Amino acid sequence: MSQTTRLTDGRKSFEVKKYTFSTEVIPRLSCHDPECEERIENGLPVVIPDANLVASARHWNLDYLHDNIGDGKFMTYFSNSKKFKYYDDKKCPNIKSFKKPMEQEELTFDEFVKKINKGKSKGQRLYLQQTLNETVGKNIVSDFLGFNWNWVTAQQKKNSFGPLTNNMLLIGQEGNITPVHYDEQENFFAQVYGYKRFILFPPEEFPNLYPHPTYHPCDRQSQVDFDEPDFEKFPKFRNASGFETVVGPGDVLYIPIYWWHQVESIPNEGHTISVTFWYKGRPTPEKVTYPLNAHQKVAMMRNIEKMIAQALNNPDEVPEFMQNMVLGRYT
Ligand SMILES: CC1(C)c2ccccc2-c2ccc(C[C@@H](CC(=O)O)C(=O)C(=O)O)cc21
Ligand SMILES: [Zn+2]
Repeated sequence: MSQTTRLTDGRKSFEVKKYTFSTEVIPRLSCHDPECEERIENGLPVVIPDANLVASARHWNLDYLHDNIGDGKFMTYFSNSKKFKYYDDKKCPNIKSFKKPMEQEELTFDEFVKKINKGKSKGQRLYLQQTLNETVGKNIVSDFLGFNWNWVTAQQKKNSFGPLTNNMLLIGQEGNITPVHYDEQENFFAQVYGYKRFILFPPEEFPNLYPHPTYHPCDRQSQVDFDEPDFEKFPKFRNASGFETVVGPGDVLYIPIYWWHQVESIPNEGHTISVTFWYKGRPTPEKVTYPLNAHQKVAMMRNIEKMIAQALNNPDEVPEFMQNMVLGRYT
């Protein structure tokens, strides 16, 4: 195995793969600690071990979910590698050469569990990712209603987050990796079962992480393969430096909007069950204050890229247009 490093979730310690970039540990603070509130207020990541956000789901495991989740369908992703690189179906026509990095299919929970066991033999990996909705069984509904809505809703109000958009149930196999990307929503990520390694980078690291163009199916994802970085194409990746942690059962990780994150279900630690709490970002302030912060600049770059692609009305013309505008003039 390539070089490894040790990480702890505060209770257990884990041998994990060492990447080329440096990281600091994400602070683990009690929800009663003023510094914890401050970090959320300031849009900084923090691991909260005692929010009890999903304590009512502490008994969830594959068997319990299998027996109680009902006979609805669950979106499941299939990958022939450990990576589950997200892509937006609607943007596939923009990049003719784009090959889908994974397949998707709606399965009943029973089919999902059966395929997990069979998938192991065929070397195929599965990742169940489904918005929790009213089709689930009554026991799951009561566990869901038992989430610590007082705490998370107080956080939403205190920090002027927008509305809750959805809660997603995630069930991944050990070793599954969601490659580094950012989301345009605030996220309280609740770990229910098993252990996940999170590597985070602040929005300031945008220049070092080379995201795909906004019209690319893998918009918001980095082009850099952490396992084999191409330093010729992405030289600034050498400067990347982030934060990391391991979350275990009961932990909540606050992932601030626009923060990059790579998520790994720790190898040989069994499957993982997580629930996400995504909120729209804070409303844009009436009065803009300067200097603009990093995520405002990311939002600006996204708008400019979208406008140019729309104005040219042809994604193939965007690279040349951008290069003509910048190379030799702003470099
Ligand atoms: C990889 C997968 C299943 C997927 C496939 C196709 C479309 C979307 C997604 C998607 C979205 C979010 C997650 C959860 C998490 C990463 C993790 O926990 O693995 C994360 O990134 C977050 O909570 O923001 C995982 C996925
Ligand atoms: Zn994400």
